[in-house]
Amino acid sequence: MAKVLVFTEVTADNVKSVTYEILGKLAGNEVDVAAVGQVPAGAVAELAKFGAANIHSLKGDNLDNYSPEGYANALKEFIGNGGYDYVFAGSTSLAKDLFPRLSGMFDAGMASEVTNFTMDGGTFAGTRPLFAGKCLAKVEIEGPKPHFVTVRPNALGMPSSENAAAGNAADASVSAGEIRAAIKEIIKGASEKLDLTEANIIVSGGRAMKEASNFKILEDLADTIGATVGASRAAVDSGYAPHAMQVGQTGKTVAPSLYIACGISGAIQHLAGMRTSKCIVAINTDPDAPIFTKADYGIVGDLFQIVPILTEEFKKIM
Ligand SMILES: Cc1cc2nc3c(=O)[nH]c(=O)nc-3n(C[C@H](O)[C@H](O)[C@H](O)COP(=O)(O)OP(=O)(O)OC[C@H]3O[C@@H](n4cnc5c(N)ncnc54)[C@H](O)[C@@H]3O)c2cc1C
Repeated sequence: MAKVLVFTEVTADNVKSVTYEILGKLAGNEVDVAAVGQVPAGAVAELAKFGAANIHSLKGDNLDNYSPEGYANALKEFIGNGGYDYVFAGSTSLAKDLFPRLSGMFDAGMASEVTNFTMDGGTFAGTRPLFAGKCLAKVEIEGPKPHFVTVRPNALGMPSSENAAAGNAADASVSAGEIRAAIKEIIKGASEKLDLTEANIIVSGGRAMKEASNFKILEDLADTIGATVGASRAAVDSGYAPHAMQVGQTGKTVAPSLYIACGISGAIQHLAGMRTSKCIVAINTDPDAPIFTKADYGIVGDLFQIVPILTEEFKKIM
């Protein structure tokens, strides 16, 4: 059995859902959860249900907004006092920035963006896609502990059963230390309802969207089915969508339950970012488009006709 800390990020009334995915895989270990800021009361109960023994809200001056140095200093102090073997987090934009810095501070090993892992005998072994998802590497970590691990959101899935633990909630005082570079403001992309990496359903548009205003039909479908809108790099480079919406090798890596690719050819660099989606639906006028080789369901047709029909049909049943 290992002693594990799961770092999470708080939202208005919950914590990042990947936290629950990680807790599910850590059943059988001694697991605490920590967030910078106040963990909402509702989330405390949920975290306890899925195995969190202690839930720590870390508080201190200059920690209201994320800053790489402030968060790293605060967590270093807290983790150092906790005697943890492993520190996990979802591979969110924030953790991708924070965890390498933290593991460097501890001079400890890190496995980033694993899509699965085991904890046999309290020892971590993970799986990580490499070379745009063309192969899977087995990852083990050696050297001084704690070891750091980030997990791709939506890759593990929500735990199928509960594993209740004490769920003691407590505040801990931490220090942000010296902050030389502070983030003044975080502006959410206007079209992003939920960060793409966390979305359960994604509707993406490619070069075939022809212009930015045409993304409205994808947004209508997304609103109907509770999806987030993404884009290919060709759509982003053409100015139809902001880079925050780009899926792929040089964009975001996503693993939703459902990925609907509209007018996207299926280039290897796009597939690299979405091939681990549970169900892929492709709409394309070209029956030989490579995306169909990866799609679970394919519709050969004009997206400008198909997408509005899908929206209308979903409206009838949702
Ligand atoms: C180093 C590097 C990194 C890259 N990173 C990324 C990345 O992160 N993400 C990414 O997406 N790409 C990336 N690319 C670019 C990638 O190689 C492709 O160029 C890009 O994915 C193509 O985007 P697309 O499928 O939208 O456009 P296209 O390849 O032009 O495909 C458009 C598709 O739309 C179909 N179509 C046309 N009209 C309609 C219609 N009316 N209805 C339905 N279908 C229609 C066509 O048949 C075609 O299949 C990268 C490339 C390089 C070299």
